[in-house]
Amino acid sequence: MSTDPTVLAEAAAPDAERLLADLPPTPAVWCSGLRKRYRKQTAVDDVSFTVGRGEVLGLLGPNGAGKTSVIKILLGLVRPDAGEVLLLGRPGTDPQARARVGYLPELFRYQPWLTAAEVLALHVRLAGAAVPAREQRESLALVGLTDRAGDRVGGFSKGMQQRLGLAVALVARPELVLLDEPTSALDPIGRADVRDLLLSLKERRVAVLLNSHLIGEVERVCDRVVILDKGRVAASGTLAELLGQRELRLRLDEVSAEAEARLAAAGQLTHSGDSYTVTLPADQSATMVPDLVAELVRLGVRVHAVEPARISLEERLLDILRAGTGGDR
Ligand SMILES: Nc1ncnc2c1ncn2[C@@H]1O[C@H](COP(=O)(O)OP(=O)(O)OP(=O)(O)O)[C@@H](O)[C@H]1O
Repeated sequence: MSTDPTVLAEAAAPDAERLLADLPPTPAVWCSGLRKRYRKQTAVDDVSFTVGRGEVLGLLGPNGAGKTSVIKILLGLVRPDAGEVLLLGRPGTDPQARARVGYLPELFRYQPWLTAAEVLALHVRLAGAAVPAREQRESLALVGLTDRAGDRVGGFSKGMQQRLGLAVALVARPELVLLDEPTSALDPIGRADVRDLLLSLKERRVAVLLNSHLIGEVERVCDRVVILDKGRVAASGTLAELLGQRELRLRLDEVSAEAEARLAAAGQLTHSGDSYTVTLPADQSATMVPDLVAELVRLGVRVHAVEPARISLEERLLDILRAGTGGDR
C-alpha cells in the first residue's frame, strides 16, 4: 500500500464527497450573534436564527425593531459590529452565494429611463446568470407586468415598481429570496398574487425570508416566524408553537363554585357575566372539550354556547410585544 500523501488524499476524496453528499443540506440562512449599533441606537442586538431550505420564514416586529437592518446584514449591505452569516452554506460575502440569492429591498428606485424588460435584463447580467429572454418574459408575466414590458419604469406606479422589484428578485432562479415588505404598495389583488407566488416558491423548495407588517399574510404563508422587538428576538417558532394555545369561549349559567373550579382546572379562566373564556394548554387531548362540557352538564350548569377559537398571530404578536420589558429603543 502506498504511503504517498497525494495518493492517500486521492483515494480519500470520493469517500469525503460521499460523506458530504449524505449530510443534510446546510440551511439557506444561518446567522449567529448579529449586533449593530448606529451611534447610541442599538438596531440589532444578539440576533440568531436559521431559515431551512424551502422554508418560508416571517420576520415580524414593530417599526424600528431591526428587521431591515437584519436583512441588510445578511446580504452584506450593512456591516455588523458582531456576528456571523452563512447563506446557502457559504459566507454571506461570497459572490457564489450571493448569485443564488434574490432580494427585494424595502425602498428602491430603478433607472427611470429603462423599460421593465431592460431593468430585468440588467439584473440578470449583474447576477451573472444565463437566463434566456423567454424566461425573463415569464418573470414579468408572473408579476402581472407582461403588458408593460416595453414601458419606461419612470412612469410606473408604486405598485408596478414593487411588482417589477419582485420579478428582479426572482428572475435569476434564486435558491433563497429575501423580501423586505413585498406587498406594502400592492392592491388586494396584488397581495393575493404575491401570496400565490410565495406558495409556488415553497413548492419549488426556494427558501424565503419575508418581512411584512401584514400579519394575516405572514400567517397564511409562513412555516416559521421570528419576532423582533428593540433589536432582539422576542419569540420564534413554528406557527403551531406560537399559536398552540386555543381559547374556549362558553356562555353558561347556573355555574356552581364546583363547576367554576372545574373550568379553572382546564386552563386559565376569565369571565364576565355569563361569558367564560378558558385558555387551553397547547398539549390538550382531542376529547378535552367534550369531556369538559359533559362534566359541566353533570354539575348542573346550563350550557348555551361553546366556541373554540385559535389565537390569531396578530393577538399573539401583540401579547409578546406588550409583555416586552419596555424601556428606550
Ligand atoms: N443608516 C442608519 N443610520 C442610523 N440609524 C439607523 C440606520 N438604519 C437603521 N437605523 C435605526 O435602527 C433601528 C432599526 O431600524 P430598521 O430599519 O432595521 O427597523 P425595521 O424593523 O425594519 O422598521 P420598519 O418596520 O419601520 O421598516 C431604528 O431605530 C433606526 O432608526
